[in-house]
Amino acid sequence: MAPEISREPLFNSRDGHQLGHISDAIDSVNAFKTVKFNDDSQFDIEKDKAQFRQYLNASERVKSFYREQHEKQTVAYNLKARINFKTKRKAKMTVWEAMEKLNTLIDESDPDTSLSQIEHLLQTAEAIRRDGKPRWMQVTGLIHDLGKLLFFFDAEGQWDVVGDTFPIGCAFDNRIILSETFKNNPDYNHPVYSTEFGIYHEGCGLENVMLSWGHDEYLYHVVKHQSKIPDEGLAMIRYHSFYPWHKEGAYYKLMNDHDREMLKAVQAFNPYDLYSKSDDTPTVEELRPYYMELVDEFFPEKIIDW
Ligand SMILES: O[C@H]1[C@H](O)[C@@H](O)[C@H](O)[C@@H](O)[C@H]1O
Ligand SMILES: [Fe+2]
Ligand SMILES: [Fe+2]
Repeated sequence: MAPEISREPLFNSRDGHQLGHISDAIDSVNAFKTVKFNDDSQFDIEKDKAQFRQYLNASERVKSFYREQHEKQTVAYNLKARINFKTKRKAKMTVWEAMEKLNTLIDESDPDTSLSQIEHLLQTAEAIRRDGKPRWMQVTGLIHDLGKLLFFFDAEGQWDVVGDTFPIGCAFDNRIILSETFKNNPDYNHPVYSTEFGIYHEGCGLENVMLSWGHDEYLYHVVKHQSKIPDEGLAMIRYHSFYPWHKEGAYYKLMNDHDREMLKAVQAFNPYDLYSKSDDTPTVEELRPYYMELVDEFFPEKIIDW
């Protein structure tokens, strides 16, 4: 059984575009699948939503990924990664070149797709576009995982690139997937980092919280000053892997008013990212012209500093 989805009031983005209910987004992704599979065999039914993100019976590859990530994401590592990011130039290339470069990465944390990254990006963007959502949201869908490029720069493995994110410097919430694997994290028993607010305080705002280092945070910093993507899109990028927050309702006490607004945007984005994974494999060459133009609209500089 799929979880109940709350019907929150309609949400308008800053430029007045309606993002709609989360449940509308899910319905629309599913409606498409039903039509698509209509003349296929009766066995080819859409993948049930409840079958996504099943970590307890995930493969050993996925489980050992999280074991390693939960042991190694510490305050000390986070600070080091942020300093590294600020002080090192990595590459200069266009968004499309970045998508092609990323294509060889197989994400070890993901139990739900075996498609390439470029295909996942196009599936996400296409689901958003099919739903008549604004162009800034389409471009956000297209690039949201491009931060995985980190893997080719100075990552220590996949554990500091992919997977869900969570705050560092305060107690690990048990709504984080496979949370029992935090026991081996050096911060787990730290006198400050193991407390509810840790190095933060109630209502401090998520922008002051160090989320585990990975593709979300990295891409957010890359596109913040180099694109015309609005705040809602930037939040979708920065927090899309923060499932304990946007899906499970953890860490709400750290939010400020701005975060409460952004939460709606992130939740509106999530179904397109997650459930489009069972859509048809997109044909990259056919879609390329449309998305190249879209990228140009939001990245006037064309060549991006990564
Ligand atoms: O395995 C996935 C994948 O790495 C996604 O890109 C990330 O956003 C998700 O949070 C994670 O669960
Ligand atoms: Fe992601
Ligand atoms: Fe994604």
